[in-house]
Amino acid sequence: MSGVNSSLVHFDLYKSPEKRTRGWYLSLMAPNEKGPNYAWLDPSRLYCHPQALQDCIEDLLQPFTNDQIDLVAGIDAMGFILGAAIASRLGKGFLAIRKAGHLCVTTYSHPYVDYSGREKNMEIRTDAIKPGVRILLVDQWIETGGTMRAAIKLVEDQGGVVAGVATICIEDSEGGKWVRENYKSSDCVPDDLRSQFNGHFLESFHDFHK
Ligand SMILES: O=P(O)(O)OC[C@H]1O[C@H](OP(=O)(O)OP(=O)(O)O)[C@H](O)[C@@H]1O
Ligand SMILES: Nc1ncnc2[nH]cnc12
Repeated sequence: MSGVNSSLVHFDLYKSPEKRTRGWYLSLMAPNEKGPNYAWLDPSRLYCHPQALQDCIEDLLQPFTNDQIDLVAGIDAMGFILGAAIASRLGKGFLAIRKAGHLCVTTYSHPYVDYSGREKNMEIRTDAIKPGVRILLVDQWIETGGTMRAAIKLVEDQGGVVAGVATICIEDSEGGKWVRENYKSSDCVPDDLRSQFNGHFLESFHDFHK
């Protein structure tokens, strides 16, 4: 397979490779088969693999090993999965940052535009963040960065301190770079695969359905 370290190509949800190099589990992700109204791939398939989920969480947390984190916040909807898993792994609480219209309590909200180009609203309960609380913000992905930027705004406007940002991939978009430059961050993408992620096509897709 061209351009891919073959040790990274692994599609089987019921086996682990002998050698688990950083990001090995990224080839478990399924390509988009439904077109441009959907995100360009489906990271959630990797959560089905027990070792992949563990390794992904450890990779995301590695840069924060010595950092104080008081609370983990995850972004609706897929950010809840990694966020809650990370909160549990750290022994911390979990705060849900929700797409507007679901929380039946007093909320603070902020508008944003994501990769779909549609205007959306995100909201947060107002009774969870004490000023100065250090929050690790977790989501599944940063593409344009519109979603993460709105979440950061919500947390900071409530007096929280963003201790870090963790997502499977932070693309090298303007918004992704803004997050990297302004906050401590982590993702799971090894350097040699980064251009494939930025180009929205993984070499592993060629063999995904074989
Ligand atoms: O960087 P951006 O361009 O803002 O896009 C990133 C967001 O888009 C995806 O969520 P999405 O709302 O598609 O779906 P979900 O409800 O399944 O998490 C992803 O999980 C991020 O939350
Ligand atoms: N979950 C996701 N996977 C891939 N690309 C994305 N862009 C925004 N969300 C995404």
